[in-house]
Amino acid sequence: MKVVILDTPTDVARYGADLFQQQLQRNPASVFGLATGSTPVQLYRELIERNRQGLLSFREVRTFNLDEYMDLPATHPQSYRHFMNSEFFDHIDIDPANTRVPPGDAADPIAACTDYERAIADAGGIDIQLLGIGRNGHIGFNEPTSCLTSRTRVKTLTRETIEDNARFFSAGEHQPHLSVTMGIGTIMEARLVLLLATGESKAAAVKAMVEGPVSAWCPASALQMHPAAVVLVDEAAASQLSNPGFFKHIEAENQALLARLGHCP
Ligand SMILES: N[C@@H]1[C@@H](O)[C@H](O)[C@@H](COP(=O)(O)O)O[C@@H]1O
Repeated sequence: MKVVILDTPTDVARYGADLFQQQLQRNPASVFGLATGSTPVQLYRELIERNRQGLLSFREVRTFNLDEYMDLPATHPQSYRHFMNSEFFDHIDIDPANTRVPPGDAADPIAACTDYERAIADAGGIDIQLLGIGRNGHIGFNEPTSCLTSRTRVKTLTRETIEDNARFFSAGEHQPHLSVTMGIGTIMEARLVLLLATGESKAAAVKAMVEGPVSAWCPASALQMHPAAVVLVDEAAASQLSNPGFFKHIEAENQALLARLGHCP
């Protein structure tokens, strides 16, 4: 996996936006897998600004989101559909009909998971799958002990996740205990996986993902087996890596080679 250590979360967002922009230059009708959470927000804002400046367009793009809560209406402020609309889709030139989230509100979510997988395949697969990472190494809602070849399915949220989320729901309000998430096998089929991690709270998960054994105990470690996994971290999220200088040296050499060959950085 390619680990790029950058100074700040803003540098992480800009580097990630460059990868999306380069992909759109190769194929304006690209298919993107998108993520929620706080980490990707700065990247979305960078892409919104570049779209506003006319540097890129999402007019022909199709998107599939990584995960969604079950039993939350799409209009609920805590639903990932609401998050994506308010943080990204409402601010770019994408056709809302081309944006999909996992079927958390389906009458039969189990059957709808198969449809979701088929829709991704029918779109030709995912060009860039954007990920965040949980403090325990989860990706999407694939929590520790998730099968490393799993597909889109219904998953139970951990007690920690439910407790972490409680602050977003009022007393007595239904709080989801289940989710629908792309599986790790689904994620691994993307042509490029782009994982962002920033802040000290992710340092242990980043270390386990990059240096630890490939293990269901750290679902993100599966990315060690992906041929095109790019991990963008700031100094804080990289702070527990054994040899950060090694990754910085590789990135400098890589950038110099691309510049010499006249390729996209
Ligand atoms: N289901 C989401 C994940 O997709 C996300 O990556 C993770 C980290 O979120 P944050 O980036 O806010 O730390 O939170 C949730 O569990």
